[in-house]
Amino acid sequence: MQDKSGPEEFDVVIVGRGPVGATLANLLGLCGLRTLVLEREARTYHLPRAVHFDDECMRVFQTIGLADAVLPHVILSPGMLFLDADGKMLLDWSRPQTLTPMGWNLSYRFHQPDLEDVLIAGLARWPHVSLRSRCDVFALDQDENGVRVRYEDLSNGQLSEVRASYVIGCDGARSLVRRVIGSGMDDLGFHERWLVIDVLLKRERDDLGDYSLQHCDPRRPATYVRGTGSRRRWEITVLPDEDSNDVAQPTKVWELLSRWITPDDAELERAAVYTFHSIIAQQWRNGRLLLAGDSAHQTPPFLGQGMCAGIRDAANLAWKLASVIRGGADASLLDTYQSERQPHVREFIELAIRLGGVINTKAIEAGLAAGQPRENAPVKLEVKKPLLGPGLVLGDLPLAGHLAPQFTLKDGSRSDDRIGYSHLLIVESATRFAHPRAGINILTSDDAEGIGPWLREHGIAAALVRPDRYIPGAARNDAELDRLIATIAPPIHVPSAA
Ligand SMILES: O=C(O)/C=C/c1cccc(O)c1
Repeated sequence: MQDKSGPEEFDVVIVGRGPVGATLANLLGLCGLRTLVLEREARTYHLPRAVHFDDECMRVFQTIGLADAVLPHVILSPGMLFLDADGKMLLDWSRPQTLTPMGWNLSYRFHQPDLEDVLIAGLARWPHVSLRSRCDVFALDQDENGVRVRYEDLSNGQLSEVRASYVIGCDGARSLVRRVIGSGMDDLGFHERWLVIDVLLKRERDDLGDYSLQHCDPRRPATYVRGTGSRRRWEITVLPDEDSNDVAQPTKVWELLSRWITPDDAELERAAVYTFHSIIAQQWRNGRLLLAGDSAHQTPPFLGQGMCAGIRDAANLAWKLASVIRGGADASLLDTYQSERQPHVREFIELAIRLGGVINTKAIEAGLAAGQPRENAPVKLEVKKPLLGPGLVLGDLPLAGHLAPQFTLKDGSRSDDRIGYSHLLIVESATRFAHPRAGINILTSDDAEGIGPWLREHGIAAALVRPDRYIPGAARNDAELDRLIATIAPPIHVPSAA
């Protein structure tokens, strides 16, 4: 709608209301930014897509006050096993069933429409955040003051425009925003067709198990993932001479599934061929336009990290947008978004490609280089989270680019809930390290029993934690602490959503 006073104005327009766009909108809502989400589709896409997220994502959902609403829709994942064509275990990627330092479990399975519904319902808490569905953005024109966003309301064909200080493209693999930015793509070399089959069990099949399975059979590599409720997924390689339409026909699908399941046990919910890509946009920002999620990067699914990367983008970007739009930080702060996130996501994609090599078995030796195979024993796989790339991180300081742990405070609450989406200084004692640049939340060893031991374990006197829970660096002395504090002008203060 446009009245005589000109187009409506927003701090941020988000194009796309998938899990990344909706998470970003919740974070911006928390930061108090006037945010409009424009989504082409009428409602949540009802079929499964992403099925796995990790502890770091759950921590972001905690930050936006939605972890309790998400929890009923997830199951814990015990991990993934890689089996050769004879069923012998090659790689064991079990996940501990205890809480990680993030304060959550390492690995969750979910049904994407359930998560999207929770995230979208969460937007109603922010009066300054609006969602407009069936609105198809067709033009973005930026000038020095903002971006003119034009869109068509597909329900009635009306054309509208709004203005925004920034536009974020969470608009997926075929992103319009990426096209307007004019970004090329870095190709990491993996492009394979896989048939993705989702079934709904008609009766219990406990024998299928809770582990995800990678069937490393060179004749026809396949993945099995246990979903929530009665949902089960298989992903099966499409052979070079096969036609994508033919392999997705029910008769062929049941033939391919026959070694695991038959129509007596389950009904097909969806079978479609997807080409899994490994690509990263070269340019994530052009002035007031930025990319997040699949518009910026796409990964083969073997690590279950595709959506996680997008949620990390949102957590990295939202506080920087708030700092620039509300806190008076220079817009160049937004350049640290790509420089920090791109190497991080690249490392995950490269590992996913190496695992794809294991699944294809052709490159099994290379894949097993992830660990030392012992005679007749599976290799234990442990996936370490990459570090943030260069940006605000002071690489010469301890813990730079690592995630900070979440502490249980002496009153039983959790540190993220106390701190909100804000900067935090963790110190042994507030008196020694109370910093003249006041306004930063401080936690000391008086607040949580874990803090003193954690500082001593890392040989540090203080650690700075950003709103996205990453540590730009830790300090061994006052001079290092001064350097750290200087990186965060102005600190952002966003209370807890919990
Ligand atoms: O880690 C898990 O439990 C599942 C990961 C996953 C999900 C979807 C497709 C895959 O190849 C792996």
